[in-house]
Amino acid sequence: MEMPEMPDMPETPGKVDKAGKPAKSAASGQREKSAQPVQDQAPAQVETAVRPEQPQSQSQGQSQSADQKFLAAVRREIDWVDEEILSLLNKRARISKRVGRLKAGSGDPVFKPTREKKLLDRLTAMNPGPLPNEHLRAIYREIMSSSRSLQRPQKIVYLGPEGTFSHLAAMEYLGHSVEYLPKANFEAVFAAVSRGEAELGVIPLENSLEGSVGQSLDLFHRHDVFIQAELFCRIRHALLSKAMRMEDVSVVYSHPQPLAQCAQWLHANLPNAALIPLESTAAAARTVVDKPGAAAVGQSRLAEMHGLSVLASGIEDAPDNWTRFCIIAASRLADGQPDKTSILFTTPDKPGALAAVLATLAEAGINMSKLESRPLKSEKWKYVFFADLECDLYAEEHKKALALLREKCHTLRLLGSYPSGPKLDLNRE
Ligand SMILES: C=C(O[C@@H]1C=C(C(=O)O)C=C[C@H]1O)C(=O)O
Repeated sequence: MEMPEMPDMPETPGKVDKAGKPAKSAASGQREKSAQPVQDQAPAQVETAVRPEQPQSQSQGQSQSADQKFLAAVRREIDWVDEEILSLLNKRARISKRVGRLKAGSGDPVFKPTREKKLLDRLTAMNPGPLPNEHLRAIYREIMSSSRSLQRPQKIVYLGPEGTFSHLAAMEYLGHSVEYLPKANFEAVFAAVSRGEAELGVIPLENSLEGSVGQSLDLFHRHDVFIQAELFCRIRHALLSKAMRMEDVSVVYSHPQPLAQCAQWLHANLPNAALIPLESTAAAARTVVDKPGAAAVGQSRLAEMHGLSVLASGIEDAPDNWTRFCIIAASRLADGQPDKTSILFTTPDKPGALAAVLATLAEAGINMSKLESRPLKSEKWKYVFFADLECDLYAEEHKKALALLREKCHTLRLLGSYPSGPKLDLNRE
């Protein structure tokens, strides 16, 4: 077994001056051998460079060339900053690989969503701007994506084909440096994760307008997988087609959920079009590629992927339309301080059985943010409950409550604790 290396001492936070530049360049001393520096030293007057005043007597040509010189100086400044960033990114990557070797030695998983959330919260809290926090988070999601895959190549499964909301949500949250594998249905996503074919899977759990995705909840009952993270995505729909005008559209394809979410708009704008359900929005986009009189309802990025035009966008009937996705894995997250736990339970068949479970939670001061009953497929008119609790039910402080819950429930399965998820907008270009 490889001995874990200790982190280098110099890889500690460097001092920065008021302008945010390293007091003693952290980057210049540690440049990657392959990187060709544009300049070794910061250009004079970096960031504080002031545009020179143009004397009244200068001709237009002269002032243009002064502008050009100034622009060139500002660009040199950007080049220098990029070199610093490159060097620091590589420094971070080296440290992360070291973390990866330590994890491999201890069998620790690579993905640590509580650590990632803490890191993003810490950086956004100390961000002086003008970089907006939303940009900072997006940049860091990609940095962490690269970091995870440097530690160990990661496979993520989702309901395909490419371009489904699950795929876009996964890329938004887990970044572009991991490998994504499409699966034909939710069952295959769960199976790939529980068999260890993929490290993580992404599945939709519920929509703010249409409610729970029953199939996803049911699959938790049949597969031994755990929720490690969640995310909320704003869902907007567009009408995509090879046709250039709405008048030429006589049939609309999509998944039943988007067709339902856009029903009023479709009725008002395409009253005579036939609405045809397909297995996904991405499959609908693929279908209309060689059907000039057809359109698909889906995310506008599907237009670029399939060479379609966007005939209309924002066509969902209620604009505040969100879907909650979760990241599933074969083991539970045992790290940090997750703030939510999902459970599946059945109750004994007697009066007050469900009330006793709820009372146990209430007495332990645990807030329940969701409770849903699903038919227990093995026995008709029997139900299994899916609940979200706002606590880490595995924590020592809830040991007594957990023991009591086990007593009150007929069966109880903990589906994992995880950090409460971010709200992401899939429509960022
Ligand atoms: C670096 C680590 O591994 C992963 C990558 C992270 C990062 O790049 O900051 C953070 C958490 C993990 O998902 C870690 O566990 O600290």
